[in-house]
Amino acid sequence: MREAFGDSSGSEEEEEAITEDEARGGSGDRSKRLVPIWEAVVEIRGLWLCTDFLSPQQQSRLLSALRRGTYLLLPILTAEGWLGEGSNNQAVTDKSQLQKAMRFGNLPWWATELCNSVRDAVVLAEEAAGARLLPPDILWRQPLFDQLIANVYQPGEGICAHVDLMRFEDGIAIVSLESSCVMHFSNVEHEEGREDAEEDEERGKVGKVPVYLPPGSLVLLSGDARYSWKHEINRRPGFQFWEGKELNQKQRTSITLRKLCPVD
Ligand SMILES: O=C(O)CCC(=O)C(=O)O
Ligand SMILES: [Fe+2]
Repeated sequence: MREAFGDSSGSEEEEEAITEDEARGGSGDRSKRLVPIWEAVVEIRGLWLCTDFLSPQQQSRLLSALRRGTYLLLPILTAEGWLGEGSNNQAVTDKSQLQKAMRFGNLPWWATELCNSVRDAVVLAEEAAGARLLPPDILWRQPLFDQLIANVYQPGEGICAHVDLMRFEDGIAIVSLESSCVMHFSNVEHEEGREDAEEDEERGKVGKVPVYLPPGSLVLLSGDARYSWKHEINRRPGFQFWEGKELNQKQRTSITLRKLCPVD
């Protein structure tokens, strides 16, 4: 991950650059690397959370790579496959207004490094715990992801409940940066207030499942989590509670990594 978060201009940031291995307290020997902390969300099959995916230093390097990349590429966004959007969905030329940037196809080098780190974090956990976080056909597909979307949310802004579009394959990763938030999952078959809502309760399709996403965390969705549960982030006042306390809202950036389905 050194290159991913180092400064390509080779300035002082380069000196600060540390390898992913060092950031995790490792010694260069893969077998001795610290295994990231993964949690299964028990109510939802296929939903895994890695709370310590990126160190604070890695997070700030990723943010600057993202900002530098989107800013520099904006004027040639559409030609290059990037899409920049402001709050009114108009193309944006001022980086302070940038809310969303998307890229298809060849990802920038830092995003490729990020994808490799996702795979590494999964492999390390699978080797250490014998758990299966992703089906092998997803984990070992090439490339793991070929589409990236970066979302920047101001306090109060979030994303409505949705299942990601079917044009994307199974196996989606979301990296959280800056402000923490609570993402809620709701079963697609369960609608609150429906007549047979009680039956849903018996089948475990109850209400919303909250998942706390701290900065630097990684969420993986596959199978049920990807197709049978909607996810949403409601950051309006009164909706972001964790352990009884309302979260302090700041700007939040997320990076979603997905793979497009092949076109027939
Ligand atoms: O911002 C997030 O954490 C989620 C983004 C998301 O769900 C999406 O882009 O489909
Ligand atoms: Fe989504």
